[in-house]
Amino acid sequence: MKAVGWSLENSFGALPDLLFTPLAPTPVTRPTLVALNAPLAKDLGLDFSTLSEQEQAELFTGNRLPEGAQPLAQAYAGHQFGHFTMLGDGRAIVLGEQTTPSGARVDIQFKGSGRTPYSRNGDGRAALGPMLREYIISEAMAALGIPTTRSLAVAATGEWVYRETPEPGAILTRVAASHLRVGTFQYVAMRQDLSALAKLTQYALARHYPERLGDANPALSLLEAVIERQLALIVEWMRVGFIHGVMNTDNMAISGETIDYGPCAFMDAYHRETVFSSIDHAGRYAYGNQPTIAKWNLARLAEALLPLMDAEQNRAVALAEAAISDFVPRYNALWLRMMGDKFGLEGEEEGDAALIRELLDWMQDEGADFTRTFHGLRDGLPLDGELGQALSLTGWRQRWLARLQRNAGGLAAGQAVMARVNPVVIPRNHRVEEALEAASKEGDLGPMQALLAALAQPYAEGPELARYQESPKPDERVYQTFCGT
Ligand SMILES: Nc1ncnc2c1ncn2[C@@H]1O[C@H](COP(=O)(O)OP(=O)(O)OP(=O)(O)O)[C@@H](O)[C@H]1O
Ligand SMILES: [Mg+2]
Repeated sequence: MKAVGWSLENSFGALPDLLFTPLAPTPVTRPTLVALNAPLAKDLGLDFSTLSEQEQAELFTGNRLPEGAQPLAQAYAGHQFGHFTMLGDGRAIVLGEQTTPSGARVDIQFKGSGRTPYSRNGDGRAALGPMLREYIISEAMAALGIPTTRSLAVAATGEWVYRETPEPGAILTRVAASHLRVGTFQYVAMRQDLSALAKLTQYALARHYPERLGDANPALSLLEAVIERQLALIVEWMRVGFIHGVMNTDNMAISGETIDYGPCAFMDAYHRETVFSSIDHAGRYAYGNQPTIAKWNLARLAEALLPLMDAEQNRAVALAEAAISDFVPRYNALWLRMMGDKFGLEGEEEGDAALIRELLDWMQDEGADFTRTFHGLRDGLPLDGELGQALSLTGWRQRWLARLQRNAGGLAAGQAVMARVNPVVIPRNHRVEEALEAASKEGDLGPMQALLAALAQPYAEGPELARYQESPKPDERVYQTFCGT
């Protein structure tokens, strides 16, 4: 294949054998390219313009592997809705790691590329709609400035996959800091291979936390590092109203990136108990539960690492508990700072938390749109419109304005920080579904391209964005999202 700039290596393949199975993607019958992320390709040091469209389609379905690829499927385990299972890439293949021009090492992975030894009863394939969904939402998350895996391309396979109805098959090319999951550690711990666990720990530190490599207790240090990244990540999800939907331990990345955009969604009306996923009947992964679940998942990581932390189990448990015990107060402090920014509050005052909670409670009672309300606060100062009138009734508006005046930089400083952290455009479900419907049912990619363009600058204002800012009308409302796996 003509030079496109691949520099693939596979350091993961040097890890102990139990962690993977070398395996090539299953060829597909009639590949076509559906989406290619040119700016991301550039950031990766890749240029596909030397390839014909057919060659690109062959490349992004795995019919022709890029030079240097050493494909493999990774093994992992996971607690799915609280139940432990041995899993692994049942429909994914890592091709290798690309070193970017800025020196970062990232995995290049196909999702939907055929059966593997970890497929269990699955067909190893993915449908076009869900892969485009992952493309749209992961790219929106990146533009929002939130750590995430990225989407380089989606290619259709020309084959049908059978879900509730036959759907066109597709493969997503995903780019990730790595595909190490909490579940990867659980898998090795379950296999009781201490030497492999130690090697995996060193590998994770080298790849994601090199500054900690010399630490006296590597397993404890890794746990602390992952806790810190996950705290930061969950607070970011809460900032934009993102609901992951399947926070199983196999869907929590050691790198701190958001991974696996299954039935995820952005909340329209603010409500802490919001759930979209069709399979989350008990609301385990509801918006407001995400920090609690993150802590639960991290406790599973801690358990997996225990045998490395100290040969004496009681001492190991004490170390792990100490690392995780202040998760809630740390989260609360980060959440308060994040919310302070959303409300434009400089510094911290005693009454801030109450002021913030009062408005959130009001939003929940009123069914107010999360993104639009903050956008309204941000742009409506001194809030003399409709929103301001409603908030004047409770006296909230007056108290908030008085608090903003106490900012060192006054109202203007508050407004500046609010403009930085309160998005104007998010990938609203009804717009995402509309774009997916056009793409996968009618082959019309126009609505998706327009949506992607709006999502690329989520903090910018502009009259052309109005249709992406609107809350769904009653008949447009999406109540459930499906994995479509
Ligand atoms: N169609 C399928 N065929 C085989 N295995 C599947 C299929 N769909 C999902 N799986 C496997 O089931 C497990 C749970 O699926 P889940 O939806 O969390 O992951 P995923 O979306 O396939 O992948 P990832 O977490 O890498 O984004 C994973 O091990 C996944 O590989
Ligand atoms: Mg998954």
